[in-house]
Amino acid sequence: MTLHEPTLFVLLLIGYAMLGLQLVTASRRLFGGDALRRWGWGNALMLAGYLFLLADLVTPWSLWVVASNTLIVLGEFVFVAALQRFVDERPAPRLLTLGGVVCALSLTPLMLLPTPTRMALMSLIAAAPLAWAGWVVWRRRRRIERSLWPVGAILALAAATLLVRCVHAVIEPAAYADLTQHNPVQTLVALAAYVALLGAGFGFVLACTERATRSFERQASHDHLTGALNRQAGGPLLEQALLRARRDRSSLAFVLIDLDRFKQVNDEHGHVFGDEVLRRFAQMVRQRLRASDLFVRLGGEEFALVLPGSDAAGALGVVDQLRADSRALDLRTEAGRCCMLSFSAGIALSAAGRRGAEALYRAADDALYRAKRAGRDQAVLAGGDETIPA
Ligand SMILES: Nc1nc2c(ncn2[C@@H]2O[C@H](COP(=O)(O)OP(=O)(O)OP(=O)(O)O)[C@@H](O)[C@H]2O)c(=O)[nH]1
Repeated sequence: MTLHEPTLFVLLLIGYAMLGLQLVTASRRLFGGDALRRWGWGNALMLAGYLFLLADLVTPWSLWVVASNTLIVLGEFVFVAALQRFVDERPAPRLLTLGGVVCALSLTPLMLLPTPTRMALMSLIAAAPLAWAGWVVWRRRRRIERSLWPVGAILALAAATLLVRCVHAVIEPAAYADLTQHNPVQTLVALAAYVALLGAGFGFVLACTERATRSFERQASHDHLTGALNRQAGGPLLEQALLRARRDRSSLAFVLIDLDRFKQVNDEHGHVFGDEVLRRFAQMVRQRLRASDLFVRLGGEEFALVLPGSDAAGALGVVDQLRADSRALDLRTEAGRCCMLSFSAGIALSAAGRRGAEALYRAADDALYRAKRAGRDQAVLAGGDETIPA
């Protein structure tokens, strides 16, 4: 099979046009639409660049070459900026914008150089943003959507192909004296551009979908105000933790936490401040817990902790720490008024997972009730008379 370069080129143009059109039109309704729109703009710039290249075939003129390569390089930088913004979830670094402008501007003086030297340098410039994209994905590979892995790999591969052309132009300049002549490395670059367009473009769209799915899953299982698990998600996870405790013959502690006199906080400082208190409290709890612990918002100002592998001393220790952390929270209203936060807790234990979820809840609830009755700001251990008073 031989590759017909003009056909490949036309396919490339159609590909950019179709993908760009779909991204720009669909991005309004899609989650991550902002990132997709930016990717779409990168597509549009690349498409314009390739169209100018086509004009150069009809009426050879260095202006077309400069315009097309500038647009292609700018398009690449727009892609990479969109990718980096998506990965880091903040605007791309200034260095990238600066790099884009410098690379695009440096193309014009290259026109004064002989074609092989120009091709070598242009290849280097075009490879730079693609290699950067590969590095951005590699750097965050453990945290990002899996669909981005092939995107990074494909863009890095395209960068490698451009580097091959750079080396080829240096060691075999004659092959670049007349660019209308067949050159297998040029065909390879065109193929790499095509693969990068399709592979990276669709991979990026899939990554947006993956992120949307993750976000919906999180919304379904987490409380939006505090970020804690919600009751629906907490129940099955408690059952699983109990099963594990049964299998490992380990102890599990279940703690019910209820903020003290929270109605007063709302009444005195307003509901918005009350929300802020709940958020800060939840943040503080999360910082203290282990990765295997569960933190659930049962509703209002009531929370539950599931502490696998914790016995009475361990659970009392955690609650004691949390009570100290709550007292240390610097909660101030907009007017600068200080608000002290305390909570009461009821602790129930399941030795070797023998006590089921319902029994645990009832025991912890009863202990919590006793803590409130005893004056609040303390923890009560169910089945014992251990309390941690203020
Ligand atoms: N700001 C805010 N307040 C909430 C939220 N959910 C529940 N509340 C408030 O939490 C308060 C709970 O009040 P109560 O059940 O009387 O309990 P309390 O004032 O904490 O008193 P004790 O539990 O007996 O110490 C109510 O005023 C609810 O309106 C929320 O999401 N945000």
